[in-house]
Amino acid sequence: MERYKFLEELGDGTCGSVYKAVNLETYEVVAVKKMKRKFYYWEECMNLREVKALRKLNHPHIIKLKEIAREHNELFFIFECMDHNLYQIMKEREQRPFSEGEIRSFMSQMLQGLSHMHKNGYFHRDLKPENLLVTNNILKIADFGLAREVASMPPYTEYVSTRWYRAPEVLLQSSSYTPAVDMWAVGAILAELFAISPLFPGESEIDQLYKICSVLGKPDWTTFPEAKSISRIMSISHTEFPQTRIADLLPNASPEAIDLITRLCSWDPLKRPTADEALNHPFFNMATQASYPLHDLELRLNTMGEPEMPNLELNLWDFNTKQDECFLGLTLAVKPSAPKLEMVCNASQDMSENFLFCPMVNNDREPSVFWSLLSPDENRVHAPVESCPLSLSFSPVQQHTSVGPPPQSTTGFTMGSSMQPNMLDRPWMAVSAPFQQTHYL
Ligand SMILES: Nc1ncnc2c1ncn2[C@@H]1O[C@H](COP(=O)(O)OP(=O)(O)OP(=O)(O)O)[C@@H](O)[C@H]1O
Repeated sequence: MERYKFLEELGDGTCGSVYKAVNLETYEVVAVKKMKRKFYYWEECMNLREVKALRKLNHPHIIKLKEIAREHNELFFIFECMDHNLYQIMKEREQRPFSEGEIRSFMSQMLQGLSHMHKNGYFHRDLKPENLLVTNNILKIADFGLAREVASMPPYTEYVSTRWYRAPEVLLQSSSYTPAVDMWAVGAILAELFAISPLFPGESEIDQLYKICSVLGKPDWTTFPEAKSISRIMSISHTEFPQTRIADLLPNASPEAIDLITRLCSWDPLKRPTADEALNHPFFNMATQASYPLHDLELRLNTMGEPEMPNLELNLWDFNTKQDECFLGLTLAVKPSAPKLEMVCNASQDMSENFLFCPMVNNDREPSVFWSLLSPDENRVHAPVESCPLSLSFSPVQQHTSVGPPPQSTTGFTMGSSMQPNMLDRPWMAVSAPFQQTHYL
């Protein structure tokens, strides 16, 4: 570990303390999780759930474990370093709630990571905002300390996941449960992003069940044939609950969002959508149906740059996971001075592009330009397209002084190292995508 210089503590959890550190050979900044218990043998380390799961799971929305080191019977995990966790971001946003577009982006990323995890035979069991790490709006699932293999045999021993996100079957001590416990947590986190406060903030396990009943009503107890905590069932069965609907708790959420939360937070684990089903819920297609103010979009214009050499920040993300609708949306904010909405189509030999110029609708800010990119291979993207940061460099525009996209020859993309392999593998071209334009308008 002498290769690493520890800088500051990033977090202190049950199993380990996490520090920001720099690799003195490569100058790479990493997060080092120093486990609290001692490890006397390598076999013990390699058998840890966190290690087993993370070695198998390689996905842009799952935190990357770079290295494991054991020194003086102490175990260190070296992870890619992220800037914040979602809990910290929510705390900062108490006065300025997230837009539905921002929530959709976080949720879509979380569900993509979760879908990969579940398909690879793991479930997380401790999803909570603190375990969702975020850098530049890119979200990654972390803390696989409680991850379990789906194929592992029940009965599962009781485990201590964070109470507020704990599924009812776990609270009722069911001896077998499934990846649906993660989907419950997804529902609770989705609601929390709207309210900036937890949906079910139980103060004890029984209070947790009371809090759930006061929103969902009492369950059909036959849903939990394996529940061992009969005393909890009895206690709840004999209590009357004034009911508050989810829609009343989240007045700023769309009907689609409320519907998704309601499905995810179903008493019956079998009724909860899977991660893939959730990604196909209308909540994630709303961009095609509704008009949104531009502040809903993932636009960033760094005005710190020189006027003629603007710094641009670019966001790529997918809008749908259905193969035939999947494409990348590339949003680019520049500062043309178009006074009002105007569309310019620019076609070249191998590339056709639609550029859309939109003035900011709600304020006097400068208009922006949007590109839509689509995979050239028959409009199909085979691997899931992931959100990924790109860096973009722009040369000064020669012939476009007032409005219009910079000419091809003057635009240069620098794909960052975090670019996904599926994107690097093939060329990209911009094509007309009416779907996306509807979104922006
Ligand atoms: N790769 C990382 N980059 C930046 N911060 C991180 C990273 N990994 C963890 N952290 C920070 O450290 C905190 C604790 O990390 P982690 O959840 O892995 O520890 P833990 O001991 O397993 O926690 P828990 O008590 O939730 O089980 C996280 O909430 C996060 O704020």
